[in-house]
Amino acid sequence: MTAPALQIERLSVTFEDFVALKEVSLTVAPGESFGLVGESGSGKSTLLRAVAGLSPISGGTIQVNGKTLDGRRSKEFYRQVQMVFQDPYGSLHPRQTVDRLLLEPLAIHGFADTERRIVRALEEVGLGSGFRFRYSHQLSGGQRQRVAIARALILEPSILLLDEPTSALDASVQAEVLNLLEEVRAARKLTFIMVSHDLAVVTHMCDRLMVMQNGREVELLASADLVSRNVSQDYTRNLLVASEGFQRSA
Ligand SMILES: Nc1ncnc2c1ncn2[C@@H]1O[C@H](COP(=O)(O)OP(=O)(O)OP(=O)(O)O)[C@@H](O)[C@H]1O
Repeated sequence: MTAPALQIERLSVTFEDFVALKEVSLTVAPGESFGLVGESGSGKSTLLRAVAGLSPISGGTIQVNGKTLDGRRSKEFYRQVQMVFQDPYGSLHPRQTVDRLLLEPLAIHGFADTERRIVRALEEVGLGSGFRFRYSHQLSGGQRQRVAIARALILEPSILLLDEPTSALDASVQAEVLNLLEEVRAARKLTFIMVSHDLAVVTHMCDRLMVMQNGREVELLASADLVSRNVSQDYTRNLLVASEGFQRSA
C-alpha cells in the first residue's frame, strides 16, 4: 500500500505559553488536494508552517511519504515539499532577476542542466523566457506569484504547501493563478495542502478540508459536503453564513 503523502498525528504547537495548535491529526493521500479553513487565528498557517519546520512543535508526529520527520528538516525534505506564501512581494528578493531566483534552489540542490530547467519552469507557469532576466520588482503581483510557483516546482517536489497563495491578488488574477495551480497539480500529480480563508476557493480547489477553530479541528469534510451544507458543526455553519454575507455585500 502506498504511504500517505502527509500524516499528522496529535500535532501541537506552542508559542511560549500560547497553544496555537492542539493535538490536530490528519491524513492526506498522494495526489489529493486538502484544504484548511477557519477564522483568522485558528491555526491554519501554524499547521502548514509546522510541516515546513517553521513552527515550534511541542507534541505529536508528522510523516511525509511514510517517513517520520525529526526536528531538523533535511535537504531531501525541501526537495519533496515546497511552500508558496501569500505575499509574492515579500517572498521574492526584489533585486534579483527571475533567472537568479530560479537558479538558487537548483544550485543548492545540485541540479544539473539548470538552463533547460529554468526555461521549462517559466513556460510551465505561463511566463515564457521573456521574463527570465527581469527583476522581480518589475513584475506584477500575479507574475511574481507565477515566479514563486515556478521556484517551488523547479525542484520537482511531490507536495506543495500553499498558504493563501492568491489572497493578495486582484480577483481576476486570483482566478488565473488558481487555474495554473490546478493545471500543474493535474500534470505533475502533486499533493496540495492549501490554507485559505475563502471557502469558495477551497471548495473549488480541494477534495477534502479541515475546519479549524482555536488551534483545534472542528470537523473534517469533503468539499462537496460544504457546498451542499452537509455539515455537523455550528461553527462551520457560521463560517458559511459569514462567507455568503461577504459575497453578497462584495
Ligand atoms: N510566531 C508566533 N509567536 C506567537 N504567536 C503566534 C506566532 N505565530 C502565530 N501565532 C499565534 O497563533 C495563532 C494562530 O495563528 P495562525 O497564523 O496559524 O492563524 P491562521 O488561522 O493562519 O490565521 P490567518 O488567516 O489570520 O493567517 C494566532 O493567535 C497567532 O497570533
